[in-house]
Amino acid sequence: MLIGVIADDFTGAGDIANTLAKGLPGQGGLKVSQFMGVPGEDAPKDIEAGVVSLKSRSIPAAEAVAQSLAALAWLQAQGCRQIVFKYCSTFDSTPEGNIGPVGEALANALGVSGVVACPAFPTVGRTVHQGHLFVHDRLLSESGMENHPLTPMTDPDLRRWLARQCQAPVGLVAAPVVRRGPEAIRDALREAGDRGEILVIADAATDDDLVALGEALADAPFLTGGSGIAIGLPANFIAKGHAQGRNPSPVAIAGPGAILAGSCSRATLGQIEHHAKDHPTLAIAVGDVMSGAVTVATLCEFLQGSADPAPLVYSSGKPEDVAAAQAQFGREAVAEKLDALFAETARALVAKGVTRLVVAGGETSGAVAQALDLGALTVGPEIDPGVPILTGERHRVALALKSGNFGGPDFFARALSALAGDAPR
Ligand SMILES: Nc1ncnc2c1ncn2[C@@H]1O[C@H](COP(=O)(O)OP(=O)(O)OP(=O)(O)O)[C@@H](O)[C@H]1O
Ligand SMILES: O=C(O)[C@@H](O)C(=O)CO
Repeated sequence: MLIGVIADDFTGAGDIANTLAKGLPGQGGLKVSQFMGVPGEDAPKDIEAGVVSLKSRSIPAAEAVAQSLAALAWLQAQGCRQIVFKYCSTFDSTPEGNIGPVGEALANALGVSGVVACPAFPTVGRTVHQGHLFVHDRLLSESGMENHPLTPMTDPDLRRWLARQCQAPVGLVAAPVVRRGPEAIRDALREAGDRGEILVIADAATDDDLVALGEALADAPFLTGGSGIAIGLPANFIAKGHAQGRNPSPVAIAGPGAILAGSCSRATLGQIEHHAKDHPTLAIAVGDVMSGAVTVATLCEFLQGSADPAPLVYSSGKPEDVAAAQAQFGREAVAEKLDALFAETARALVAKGVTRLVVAGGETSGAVAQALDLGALTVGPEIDPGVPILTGERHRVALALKSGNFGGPDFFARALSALAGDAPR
């Protein structure tokens, strides 16, 4: 294994697995597997990049650190030459963590400083300018992310936000340095490390900036960021002759499908509205879940009782509905109940013969993927930017695990078709 990734949620893990599997146009990528948590056994020897999917974004910082260090130890035991800590392109975290504590703990364990921190993913509109994160033409804190149910992002200044989570000072490599190219970037990171800065925000507004960062980081033992930071990494290993460059194998899994959405992100809300025009959808009221009026049986009955090939159930609500539910029942209690409901529903569906599942939301996908116990996931072709087709090694199931804000308006129906083998767009 050449590259080892520690991802703080399941859809984020799929996102970076997709980037590493794709590589740069014309060069191909790596053979990638996505693991559910830290595996108990060694990975197959032919895997070139391994992505350990944790569910550590919204748990207490000390637990996130412990899980990430365990993932690091396993990846090192697989022979990885480079470690990446993958977090969200919208920098999802709270003033307590977990990007800072995990990033610093991994850097300390690896004995490095001046480590790049770059959430940019320009293909989906996430860019970093003078250390400030934008989502398309809006500052992060005005992008809708300020209403996120678990990690409301109320400050677009990444240095300031990250400094609240870190022990060491946080640095910046701004665009003018990034544009001077790999050598200037390396020098700037070295100088930042000499000043005692462990994590260093890097500006990036285009894929070219990310490729320059990737080239600069060819020999870096550790880097952190969104999936964009990995764009240039396969090319480094291909150039050194450690990998040949390959394209993900096609996937076609027949059988019934279903869509589960627990994400309250703007893109998901739009996708639900779009999907509801042509397909049966069931809205799950949080109060009914908390009281036990809506159960796994309710959802399975709806999903399996439908003749439509793409039925959808969703808990997703607008920010005011989410706030009201959280005020009434408590944020964690709601998330726990909904995660468990989706996880058990997915398990029941697969037991009843469902072979294709589309899931919206990182936490929701994490709960579902863990419940399905699929073993290592093979990373297939991309459906939409950041969302690959995943297939389980233990059961014949194909998954599309969609980050909340990813995917076009027609994502749900298109993703289910892609899992059945219809060529992704
Ligand atoms: N109607 C609702 N009211 C309150 N909380 C909800 C509601 N529906 C879902 N949730 C909770 O909101 C959280 C949504 O997080 P999730 O990570 O699944 O989606 P997301 O944040 O949009 O996705 P991503 O992390 O990939 O951006 C989950 O914990 C879910 O249980
Ligand atoms: O980086 C992103 O935006 C996604 O991969 C993600 O982590 C959202 O959960």
